[in-house]
Amino acid sequence: MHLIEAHKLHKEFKRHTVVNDISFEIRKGEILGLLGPNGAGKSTTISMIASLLKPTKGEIFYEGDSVIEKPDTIRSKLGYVPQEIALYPEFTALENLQFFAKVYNIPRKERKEKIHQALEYVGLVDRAKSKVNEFSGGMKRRLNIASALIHGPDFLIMDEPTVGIDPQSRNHILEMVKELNKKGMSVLYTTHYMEEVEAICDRILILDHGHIIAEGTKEELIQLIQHQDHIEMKVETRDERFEKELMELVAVELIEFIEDAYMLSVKKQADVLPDIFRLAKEYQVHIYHIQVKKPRLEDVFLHLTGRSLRDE
Ligand SMILES: Nc1ncnc2c1ncn2[C@@H]1O[C@H](COP(=O)(O)OP(=O)(O)OP(=O)(O)O)[C@@H](O)[C@H]1O
Repeated sequence: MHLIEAHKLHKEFKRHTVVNDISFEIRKGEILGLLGPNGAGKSTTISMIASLLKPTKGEIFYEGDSVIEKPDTIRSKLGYVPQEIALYPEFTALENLQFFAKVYNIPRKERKEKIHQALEYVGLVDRAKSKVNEFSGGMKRRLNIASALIHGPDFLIMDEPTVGIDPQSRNHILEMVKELNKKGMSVLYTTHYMEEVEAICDRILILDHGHIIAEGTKEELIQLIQHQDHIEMKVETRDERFEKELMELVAVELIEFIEDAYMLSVKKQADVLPDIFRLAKEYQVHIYHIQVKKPRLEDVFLHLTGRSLRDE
């Protein structure tokens, strides 16, 4: 039996399908990454798992118990970190956690220790007495996570916990998730940052338009595109005619333009570089850096959907 088993989970809002008959499991002790662009259905899926939203159809089991019929079973074991910050800005970090400790009915004599432990996890012990409205966005996010850990959950769901925060807080959160996982916490981690799932997740589900379009370990997913090479080509200016001609080349399967570079997926070991340079000369596109890259998860998403995650 897995920690979570979701069978044909389906959610419609006013007849608009947002999650479309998806089935998956979350295994005990793993960090499962739920990856997808904005609007893919990630928040809706995790809200159903957390028993905050009823599916239109389908079933979810937590350790064998129906989450729909017995929501309390999962609620007492779950730490849920929503996207929005849910804290009292006029209170100190400590006062906020004292409030959550009461909400979770943590016995008075255990509160001090549990609060200290949660602050330690998120690296805010020395800011316990500061008011939340003096915190940076990243520190607020970390305190938000602390409030979800205070009752000692076995299973943590995090909804895009690193959106819009500084790199230091981001690293802290990623390290913390790994640390909690080592101590036995199962984690469902949603994000649209490919680098994050690559860094911390044991397995990955890729969600797009309410469908699971791929599932597996990072290595298994990369296997899906082993028949391709990936070329990154930095140019001074983007040129539509050049792009069109590149797409016409037999060996070229996909082209994306990200920031200042073309990312090309080409048939493995195709001798495509001479054609690229010929076209660049013809259209006077200045290529100042070109590199053949190892396939990454980003390329898997591109291969499966024809789009980049970042474009959404
Ligand atoms: N309560 C609601 N009523 C109507 N439509 C909704 C509701 N909640 C979500 N949606 C729609 O469902 C789709 C999926 O939303 P969801 O928030 O699950 O996606 P997401 O993958 O979490 O995206 P994001 O990264 O932007 O949070 C979106 O088109 C959204 O507008």
